Amino acid sequence: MTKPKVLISDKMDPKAAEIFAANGCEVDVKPGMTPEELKAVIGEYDGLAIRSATKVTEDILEAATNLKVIGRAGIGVDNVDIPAASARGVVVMNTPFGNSITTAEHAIAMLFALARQIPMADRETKAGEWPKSKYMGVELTGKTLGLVGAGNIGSIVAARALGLRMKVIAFDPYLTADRAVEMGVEKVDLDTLLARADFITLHTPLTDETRGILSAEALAKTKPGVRIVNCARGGLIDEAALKDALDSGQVGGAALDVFETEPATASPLFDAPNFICTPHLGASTTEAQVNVAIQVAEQMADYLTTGGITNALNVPSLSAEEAPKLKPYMALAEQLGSLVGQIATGNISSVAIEVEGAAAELNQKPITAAVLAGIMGRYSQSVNMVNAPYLAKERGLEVSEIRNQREGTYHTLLRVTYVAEKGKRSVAGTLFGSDAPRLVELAGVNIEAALEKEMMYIVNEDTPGFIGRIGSLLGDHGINIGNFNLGRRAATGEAVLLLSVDQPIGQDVIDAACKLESVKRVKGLSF
Ligand SMILES: NC(=O)c1ccc[n+]([C@@H]2O[C@H](COP(=O)([O-])OP(=O)(O)OC[C@H]3O[C@@H](n4cnc5c(N)ncnc54)[C@H](O)[C@@H]3O)[C@@H](O)[C@H]2O)c1
Ligand SMILES: O=C(O)CC[C@@H](O)C(=O)O
Repeated sequence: MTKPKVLISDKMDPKAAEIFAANGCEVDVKPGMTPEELKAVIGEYDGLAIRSATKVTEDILEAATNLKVIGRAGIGVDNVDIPAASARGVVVMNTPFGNSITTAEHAIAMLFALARQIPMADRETKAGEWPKSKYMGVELTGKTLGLVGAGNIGSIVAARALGLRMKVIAFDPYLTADRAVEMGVEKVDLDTLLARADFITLHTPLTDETRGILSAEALAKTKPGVRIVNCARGGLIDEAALKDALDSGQVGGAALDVFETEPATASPLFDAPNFICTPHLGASTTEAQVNVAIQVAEQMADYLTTGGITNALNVPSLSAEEAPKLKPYMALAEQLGSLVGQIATGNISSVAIEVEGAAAELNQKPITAAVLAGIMGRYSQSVNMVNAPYLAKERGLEVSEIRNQREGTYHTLLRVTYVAEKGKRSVAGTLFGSDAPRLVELAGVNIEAALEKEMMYIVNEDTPGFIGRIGSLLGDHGINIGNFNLGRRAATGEAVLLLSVDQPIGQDVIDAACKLESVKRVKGLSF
């Protein structure tokens, strides 16, 4: 088996390359490529491991014909076009906790640096100015810290600030009252935070809701002389408005690790009073970089070699414990989806995915994604679990999930009910011996069949001698039958025949079979 190939395109701790190699991947380390250079080589790779420098644009993804996974050694994925990756079936993962402590510590360092103007005093002292009377600081003790965003990093900053005897208030619409109590912070609205905070630190992702959360209007509502720290994302603060507020003294100091445009090699803020900055160093400690490098390499290698999915942002995650249990169900789900995609006539408008018995104990999201991958295969060759839900949505397919704990005839069952041109139909399958997928229901008829590579599907009126006639027809066309599976609604009623055959069924065979007496429908199927 050829080894999956991974490219590390940003500066990353060497542990990442070691882990890829130890886990069965071939790895190239090429930091600092231009977008053109990356585009020229990306087609060779199954995995791309990045930090923040590599921009994974739609243009790069178009050239990434083999790419299966992008791994971000860090948290923010704003340098990856996730919708474009999803549409191409590429999993995007990050490492959500590996650099949280380090980044929180950077925010605390910025708070102290602002409170005591350490960078300015350092610079002038080294210039021989001895500015002892110029710099008068403030204590953090007893001051109010306003956190905007109280997730992983915000909550660590809160704990450290409480240790410094600050009072902590937080604005985060998704923070529950219980969690606020647990963190020891007071949950407030944004205007209250702006009015009360002596220091503000930002810890949210950059989204449509948070972009410019500290706008000119918001800055005007702050306590005069407030000091602001942003170690989250550039774009959360309106930089032009911040410059004005620093110049006017409305904001008493600001420390930015992140900028609207990076690298920020020039900015009007550089000349503003009490402004300090670092070049996106929030995650830059040895400990954090080792953590994220190890984690991203383990996650990506796991996905490329076993299909295990952890910390993915565009596909349901599968834990190491769940992955082996779900694997046979996903195979069954994809087969049933593919069967639906092949036998449904016309557009499929809705699909209901039902798990029953033992299957109802499992995480249903990956099963649904696998059914959709099977169904959407009727429209495109390059469908997988990642892009199938997007394609389904794009085509207006209504998807619902049903979970049925009680066991029916089978101890575990997966049923896919769809509505297409001919109305509502369903197919169902189970697992034999815990991992062998078996079809047990087709178009409302009980049948028992393994879905094999090439098959022929026939719906006919059950009449004597029919099986002989179909056997002769296939024999005349030189087609060998592997397995023969028959189901019928009632004696002499409608019957369904599923034959596994040794070669694909051509149109000539389908046309000849359609001419046989009592045949209603014939299709060649491939799995
Ligand atoms: N400077 C760096 O090097 C560096 C390093 C790591 C992380 N980061 C950035 O720090 C930020 C926070 O990371 P995290 O791990 O704590 O993320 P997180 O997802 O754990 O927390 C984000 C918090 O923001 C809250 N939030 C979302 N929308 C909000 C809104 N409109 N108003 C207020 N709060 C809102 C969420 O509820 C959540 O609690 C991210 O932007 C991340 O990219 C920067
Ligand atoms: O990789 C880095 O140095 C920055 C990481 C940081 O911005 C993140 O979002 O994790």
